[in-house]
Amino acid sequence: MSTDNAPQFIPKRITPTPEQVAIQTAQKKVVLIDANAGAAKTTTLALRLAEALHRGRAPERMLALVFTEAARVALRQRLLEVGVPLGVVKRLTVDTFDAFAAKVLLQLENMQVAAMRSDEELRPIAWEALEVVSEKYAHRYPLEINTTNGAIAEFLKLQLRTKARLDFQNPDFESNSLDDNLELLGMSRTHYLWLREYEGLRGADTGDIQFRAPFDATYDLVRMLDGDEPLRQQLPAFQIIVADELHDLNEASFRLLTMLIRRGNAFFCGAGDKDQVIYTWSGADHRFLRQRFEQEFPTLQRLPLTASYRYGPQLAQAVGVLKNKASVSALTRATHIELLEYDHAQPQACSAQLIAALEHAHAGTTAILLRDRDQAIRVETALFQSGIAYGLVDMNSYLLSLEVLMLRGMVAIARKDLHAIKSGPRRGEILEALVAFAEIPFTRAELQQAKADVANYPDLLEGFLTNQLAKSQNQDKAALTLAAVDYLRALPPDALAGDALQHIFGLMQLEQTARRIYVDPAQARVVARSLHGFIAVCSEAGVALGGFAGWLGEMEEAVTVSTGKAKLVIACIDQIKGLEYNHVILPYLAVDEFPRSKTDPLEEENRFYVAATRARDRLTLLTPEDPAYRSRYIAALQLKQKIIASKS
Ligand SMILES: Nc1ncnc2c1ncn2[C@@H]1O[C@H](COP(=O)(O)OP(=O)(O)OP(=O)(O)O)[C@@H](O)[C@H]1O
Repeated sequence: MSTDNAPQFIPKRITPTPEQVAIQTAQKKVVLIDANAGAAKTTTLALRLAEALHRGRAPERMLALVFTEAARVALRQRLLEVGVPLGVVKRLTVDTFDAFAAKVLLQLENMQVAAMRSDEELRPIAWEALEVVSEKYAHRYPLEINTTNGAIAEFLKLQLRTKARLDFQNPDFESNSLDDNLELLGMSRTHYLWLREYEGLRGADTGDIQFRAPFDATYDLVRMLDGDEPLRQQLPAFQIIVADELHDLNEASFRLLTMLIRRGNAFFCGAGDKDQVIYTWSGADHRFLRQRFEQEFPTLQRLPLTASYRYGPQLAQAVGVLKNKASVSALTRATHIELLEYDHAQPQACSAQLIAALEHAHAGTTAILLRDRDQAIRVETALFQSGIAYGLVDMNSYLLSLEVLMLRGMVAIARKDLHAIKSGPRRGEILEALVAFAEIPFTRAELQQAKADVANYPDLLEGFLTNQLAKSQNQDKAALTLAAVDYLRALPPDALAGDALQHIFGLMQLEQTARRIYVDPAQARVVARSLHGFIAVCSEAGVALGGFAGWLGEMEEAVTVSTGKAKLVIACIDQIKGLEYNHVILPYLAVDEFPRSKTDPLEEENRFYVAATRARDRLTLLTPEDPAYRSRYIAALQLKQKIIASKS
């Protein structure tokens, strides 16, 4: 950057504070910002890029790295807001670490590697690796061979964390005894051997990579570059690098970042907030922000952003109390906090209060932020019943969740009315859901063919399912599914759908099925909650089997608002880091809803902090009136009595 320290870029819409200007024009090579939510970190990174652009740097020589898609969207949004033209924003590289690493690998390796995104896709490979472990080592060591989904989920998390932390790259690793290494890694012998075999199957030992799961691109790239100076010279050389959400840094991303900074001798500016760490399972650790940068770049400069520009003093104080830290607002306007209570014993009471809260809605955007997707069922239903349009951020409507599509498919088969679902691709998705829940072991190619067939010829569905089930190796499961179809078929059209679905929930043992098909037990619990919620909504609506498909079809048509344009959105908290809305509504702040059981308490509290700090003008908290059922975060905010009284 130029030695002239006056800012040359004057943004639109805002007047930068002296703190922001200091960062925008900082002369130090490495600048770090550790600041609260809403303190303008992303905006200031955008100002820094804009300043460099204004001083004639080419957009192609600039790189912006983040950890999540939402953070990527937020940074692009802030760039546009401060006045960088869209054409220029498009020429900048704004990527997640992993997507960026995958692009670099594509250049270096010159070949596409299969991407595996879900635990369900990785499960067969984990099984295979464990089988090899058993064959090779069972006669030498006592091993714990456990192939349940819980064990696989734990293994998949462990492998991700071990790789993200680059634990295998410890200098002593090769010379150490196995026992020493186990102690170093803090894992059992079985997990260690399992991980080695799994990485062997992935091709990580030979470099002939067979597939990449989330985060593997970063890991593979860093291993490839570590200790290979000539190869590092092939990294793109950026002059200006910024990185947002630095609290999500882990060892592998940190090393990639430092290599990139060194490669281009770049100016670097990064920002984060230690209280927004919600990905510890991926090795995220705020110590990178706090200590590691200093060790790596001793002359770095830390610059402050002291106050929130998103929310007013009242909310700043409440979240400061929650997180036990200094938290102030620079705004004179208030962010109104309202606490609305509902009767915990009434299933519809929370969503009814939510609709009431929307009646006071004012101009601007509103987000209903959920702890997890099962909470969408009642929210979406209430919005639909009230004729309120909404969009969804990075999630599907609950009507399109696998478990609800499966129930729709079961009813369609029994009533022979799949053709009533007009969209061909949707019919294909229903078939896929049935295949998953009936546990039919299809290959990917077989599934694609079957989906295409049923999309074009809906009447094939019934014959298809019965044929497949007749051939199934798991005859017990097949018999249960067929019994459920028979049961539904025998019911008259005016039978209540809720009662019928409740019965087949038991017949098909859907809760146990969810635990078998979802690798992550937390996911299986969400699916079970979702099924219970959907069946309850069907019961309350009093819908009959004959009208079931039409009822859902109508609702599906209503979810047509494209999310980009929607003024009211529903999103899960994990998907909206970095974003903000005029009005934020947090429903279901109840015991076991938020925090959820079996979660890390600190991470869960951080999640609540992220959610509450998305609000600009108004934050609505929906909580049971009986204090015994309230989420503990309500008390932790130490709201003033007059806010609580505002429910009237
Ligand atoms: N100088 C300013 N004057 C007024 N508003 C500002 C100023 N700088 C930033 N803002 C506004 O403050 C809000 C929060 O900014 P931003 O999203 O950059 O914060 P953040 O620290 O990145 O938040 P988070 O930690 O939640 O990602 C935005 O609406 C932004 O437009």
